[in-house]
Amino acid sequence: MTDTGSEREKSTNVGVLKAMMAFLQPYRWQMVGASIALICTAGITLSIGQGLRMLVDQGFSSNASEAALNQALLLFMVMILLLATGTFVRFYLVSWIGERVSADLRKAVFAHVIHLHPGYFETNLSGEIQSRITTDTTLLQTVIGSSVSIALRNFLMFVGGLILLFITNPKLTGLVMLSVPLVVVPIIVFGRRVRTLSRTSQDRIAGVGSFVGEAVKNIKMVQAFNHQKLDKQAFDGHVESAFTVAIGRINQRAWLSTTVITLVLGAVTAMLWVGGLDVLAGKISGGELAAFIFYAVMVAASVGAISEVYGDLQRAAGATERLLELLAAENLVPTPDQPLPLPVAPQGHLQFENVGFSYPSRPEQRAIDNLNLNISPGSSVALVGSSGAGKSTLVDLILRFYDVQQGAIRFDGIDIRELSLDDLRSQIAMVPQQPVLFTGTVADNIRYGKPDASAEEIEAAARSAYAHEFIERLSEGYDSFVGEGGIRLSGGQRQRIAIARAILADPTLLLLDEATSALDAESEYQVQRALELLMKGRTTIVIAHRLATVVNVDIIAVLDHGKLVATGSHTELLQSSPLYARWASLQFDEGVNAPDVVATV
Ligand SMILES: Nc1ncnc2c1ncn2[C@@H]1O[C@H](COP(=O)(O)OP(=O)(O)OP(=O)(O)O)[C@@H](O)[C@H]1O
Repeated sequence: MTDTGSEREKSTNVGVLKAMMAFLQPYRWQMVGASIALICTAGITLSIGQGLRMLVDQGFSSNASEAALNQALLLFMVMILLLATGTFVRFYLVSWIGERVSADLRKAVFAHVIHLHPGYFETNLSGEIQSRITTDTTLLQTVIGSSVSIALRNFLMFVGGLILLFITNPKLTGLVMLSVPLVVVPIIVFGRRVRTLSRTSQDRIAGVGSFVGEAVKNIKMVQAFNHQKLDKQAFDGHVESAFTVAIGRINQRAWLSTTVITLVLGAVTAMLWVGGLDVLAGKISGGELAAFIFYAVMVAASVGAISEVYGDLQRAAGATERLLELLAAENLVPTPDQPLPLPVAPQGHLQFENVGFSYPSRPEQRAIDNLNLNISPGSSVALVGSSGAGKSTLVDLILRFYDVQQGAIRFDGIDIRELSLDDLRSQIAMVPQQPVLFTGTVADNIRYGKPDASAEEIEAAARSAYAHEFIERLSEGYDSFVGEGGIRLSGGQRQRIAIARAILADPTLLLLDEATSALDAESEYQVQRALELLMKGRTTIVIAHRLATVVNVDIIAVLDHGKLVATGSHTELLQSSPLYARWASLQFDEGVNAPDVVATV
C-alpha cells in the first residue's frame, strides 16, 4: 500500500481486469446494447468507404444521371443518421456503465473499509485509502467508460478495414502494410514519453494541491510565525516545477502531432501517386482509390488508437489491483457466524479473565498482561497508571477494536467475541479525551449515537449535560454548524456535547477518557456535574486524571506496564500502594492531602 507513484501506475497484469467482471455482471444487458451499437457503428463507418466509392464512380462520372446522384446521396444520408444514432447509444451506454461500475466499486470499497478493524489503519494510511476510493475508481471509470470502448471500436475497424483493403486492392494493401509501422512507431515512442510526463505532471499538481491544503488549514500558524514569504517562495517553486513538466509534455505532444500528420499525409500522398497512376492506366476506378485511401487511413488510425489506450488499460489494471486488495483486506475482529444474543435486560457486568494482549506491531511486548478484574453492574472503576500503562488499550479491548490473545472479556457473562459487534457496541458509549465532533450541526452531533432521536430527546440530553444553555446562545441554537471537527466551539463545550451524545445513547456501559487539559473552573465544574449525572446507575470505566473522579468512584484499579497491581479506594490505596501514592502526588500535586476539598467542587 505504501507503493510509490510510478509503481502505482504500472501493472503488467491486464488479466486483473477480469476480476472486474463481477462488477460488470449486473449490467450485462447494457453491455449487450453497447456491443450491438458498437458493431453497428463500426459496420457503418466501414461502409462509408463503399459509399464514397459509389459517389465518386457513379456520382461524378460523365455519364451519371442526376437521379443516380440523388439516390447515392440519399443512401449516404441514411447511413449518417444510423451512424449518429448508433454513436449516441454506444456513447451513452458505455459511459453509463463506466459511471455505474465506479459508483458500485466506491460503495463496495467504503462499505468494506468502514467495518475493518482499527489496527488496519495503523499500517494503511488514510490518505492512501482515500485516493484509492476516489482517484483509482475515477481512473477505472474513464477506462471502462472510454478506453475499452475506443479499443474495441478500433479493433473492429482494424479488422474490417484490413479485410476491405484486401478486397479493394491487394497491391496497394502491401503499400499500406509498409506505412502502418511508420505511423505506429512514433505514436508509441512519443506516446510513452507523453504518458510518463503527464504522470509526473499530475504528481506535481498533487504536490501543489497538498501544499495549499496544509498552508490554508494551518493559516493561523503560518501568519503567527510570519511564514507567508517562505511559503510563497516554496509554493512558487512547486507551481514552476509543475509548469516545466507540463511544457515538456506539451512539447512531446506537439512533436507527436507533427510527426503523425507528416507521416500519415506523406503515406496518403504516396498511395495517391501509386494509385493515381493505376487510375490513369485504367487499372482501377477513381472510386476504388478513394475508398482505398479511406480504409488505409482508418486502419493506421485504429492501430494508433489501440496503442494509445493500451497504456490506459495497464493503468486501470494497476488501479483495479489496488482496489481489489482493499476489498480483500481481512477484518481481524469479525462478528461470529452465529452470534449469541444479548440478555433481554443487559446489566453491564464486565469481567476480565486472565486477559493478555500485545499489539500486532509489537508482539514481544505485552500491553496487557494477565489481567483479572470483576466490575459489577452499575459500579464505577477508575483506571490509573503512568503513561503507557495500558489504560487506553484496555478500553479498546472492551470495544473490540482489538481481540485479546489470551483469556477473555465477558459482558454479562458472555465472551464478547461471541456477541455481534453491533450488539456489543450498542451497549457502550464512549466519551473520549479529545471529543470528536463531526462536521454538521450541534443536533447532528448529539444525535450521533441514536440517529432516530427526536428534538425533545436531544434537548433533554443537552440539558443533562449542562450544554443546553450555551447551545441556546449560539446564533442558530441546535441547528448551528460546529465547523470542521467542532472548531467553532470551545474545549469545554465540545466535551459537554460529547457527554450529551453519550447520555442520549443511554448505554449500559460507559467508557470515559477524561480530558487532561485544564478547563477553566466554571467549565470544569459543569463538565464534572454532567459526568456525574451520566455515570449514575451505569457501569463506568473511566481513565482518570482528576482527583474529583478518583475519590468518587467505587474502585480504583492501578495499572503498571499492563499489569493490574492494586485495587481499592483512594484512601486505601494511598496507604497500601506506594505506586499509587506516588502517581497521585505527581498527578494532583498538593491536592492529595486535601481530597475532601476537591471532591466537593
Ligand atoms: N497502536 C499501537 N501499536 C503498538 N503499540 C501500541 C499501540 N497503542 C499503544 N501501544 C503501546 O501499548 C502500551 C500501552 O499503551 P496505552 O495507550 O494503552 O497506554 P495508556 O496507559 O493509555 O497511556 P496514556 O495515559 O499516555 O494515554 C504502550 O507501551 C504503547 O506504546
